[in-house]
Amino acid sequence: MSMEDYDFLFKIVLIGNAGVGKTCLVRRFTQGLFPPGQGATIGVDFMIKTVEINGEKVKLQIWDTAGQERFRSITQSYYRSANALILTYDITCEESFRCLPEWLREIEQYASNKVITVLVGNKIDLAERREVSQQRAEEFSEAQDMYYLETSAKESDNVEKLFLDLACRLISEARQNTLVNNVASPLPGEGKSISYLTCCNFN
Ligand SMILES: Nc1nc2c(ncn2[C@@H]2O[C@H](COP(=O)(O)OP(=O)(O)OP(=O)(O)O)[C@@H](O)[C@H]2O)c(=O)[nH]1
Repeated sequence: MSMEDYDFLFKIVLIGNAGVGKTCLVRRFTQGLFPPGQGATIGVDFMIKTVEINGEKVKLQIWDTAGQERFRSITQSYYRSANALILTYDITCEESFRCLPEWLREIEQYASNKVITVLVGNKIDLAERREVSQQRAEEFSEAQDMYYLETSAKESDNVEKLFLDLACRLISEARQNTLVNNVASPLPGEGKSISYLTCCNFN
């Protein structure tokens, strides 16, 4: 695929506490696998995946940031040009949920005010260890005007839905011309193309 061979290019950045499963979500979506013994992300990593939505090629540049505090100054610099942020916590880890207001302050400070933020509660395959109820998370996301979705990178639950619904949402925002106008230039490393025909199903 040549560099121009897409209709939309969006930059999506995953943020959230260390160990909540950001890398696993990205790997599941871009490579279809759940990596065993995933080490902590150092700084920032990225992958590209091109998807087809209603006949249009959408290139998603997905940036996976380190959750550890010591990388915060590096990861913050990636917020500004993000079209969307996936703020992730772990439903089995109360602490990762309690840190969300802190992450929202980071977003307010460093991201564009046009950014679309999705709240993701990951690891729903560990239902017996759940510490944060769905209702509590929904109330929080509603109050903050964010979409909310629960996922399992391990079982592949809602992972495609997360990225594809987000892509649909970004297309519709782009059409209304309300997007940040500084999507990063294309980078090598295409993922596989997949088709997705239904759209925008967050609610
Ligand atoms: N059961 C279960 N475990 C998961 C899931 N997603 C991630 N994990 C596990 O959680 C641990 C952390 O996953 P990572 O993807 O490395 O977490 P991260 O948020 O990228 O962590 P940092 O890179 O340190 O910010 C790993 O042991 C994963 O195997 C999931 O959906 N279910």
